[in-house]
Amino acid sequence: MTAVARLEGVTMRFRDQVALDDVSAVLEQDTITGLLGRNGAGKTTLMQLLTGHRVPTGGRVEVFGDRPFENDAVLSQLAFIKEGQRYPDHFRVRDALAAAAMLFPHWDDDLAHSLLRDFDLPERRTIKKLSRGMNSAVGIIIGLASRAPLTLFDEPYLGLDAVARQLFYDRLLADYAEHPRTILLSTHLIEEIADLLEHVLLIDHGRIVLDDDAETLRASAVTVSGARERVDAFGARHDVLHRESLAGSARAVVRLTHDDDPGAEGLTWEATPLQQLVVSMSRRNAATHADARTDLEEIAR
Ligand SMILES: Nc1ncnc2c1ncn2[C@@H]1O[C@H](COP(=O)(O)OP(=O)(O)OP(=O)(O)O)[C@@H](O)[C@H]1O
Repeated sequence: MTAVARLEGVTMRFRDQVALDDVSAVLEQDTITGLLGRNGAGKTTLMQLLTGHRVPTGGRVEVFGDRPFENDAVLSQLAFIKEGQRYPDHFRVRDALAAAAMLFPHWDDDLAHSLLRDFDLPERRTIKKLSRGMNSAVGIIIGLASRAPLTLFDEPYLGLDAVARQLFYDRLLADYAEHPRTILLSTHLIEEIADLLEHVLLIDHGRIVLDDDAETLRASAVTVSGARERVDAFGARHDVLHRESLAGSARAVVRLTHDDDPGAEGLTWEATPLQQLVVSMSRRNAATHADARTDLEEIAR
């Protein structure tokens, strides 16, 4: 696999706020990666670094083998779609598409116009008169029709209804199948996009806590349930992300590290949906984070 983008020991500080803390990650060519994490985890900051909107406080960011900041050769290969994109006041939908056509070397005008029809967008209407969801649709159309070798969607669908979101996923997958490229997509609607993802990056408090391909995750994250002692015995040999018990029985979300079979140990088990896995990992990380903060406060006293 070829790396399209690489972060090595990247730290991003805003005064005393550490938004990214020693982050290392790679985006592989022609892969759809989900960038997941709670509010304030650092997702937008990571995308801003990849797209040259910011320079890291420490570490190295490389995109297409070079630093992205003020680097036209790199930036011409990127599309960064984010919520609340601003346009000049007089811009109509068609003006935004015309500007994008000039900006993106791989722009496909036919695709843009077929998406305009799909999303039912009036191309002569000024953008400031569009509804919030329609405004998001403009960004999505530009992101897809740009066919940029690296396309980043940062929570691109504020206000988009469920039908339009499904349209986005369907058109993204269809176009990606014909024109593979590297896509990084941040979202809180995890279950909706779970099947789209080939790779998952989960970020929490500025650190990567999960960096795995989606197939591996689907196979390794399971929820086991059964008699409490059996669940606990099984959990003692595994990475337990979350556990709850009721009377004599228990359930635990675990990562299987080897070829074992919870069924053979008298437990029932099912695959853990990605959203549940993300919630469990984020909760566990939050608890570790809180413990570390308490330790530091005690040292400071
Ligand atoms: N310009 C800035 N000045 C100060 N702090 C900032 C700045 N930009 C981001 N931060 C802080 O960095 C952290 C990460 O923010 P970021 O926007 O990257 O999170 P996010 O994961 O995109 O969140 P959300 O899902 O809510 O959009 C937050 O604590 C945020 O307050």
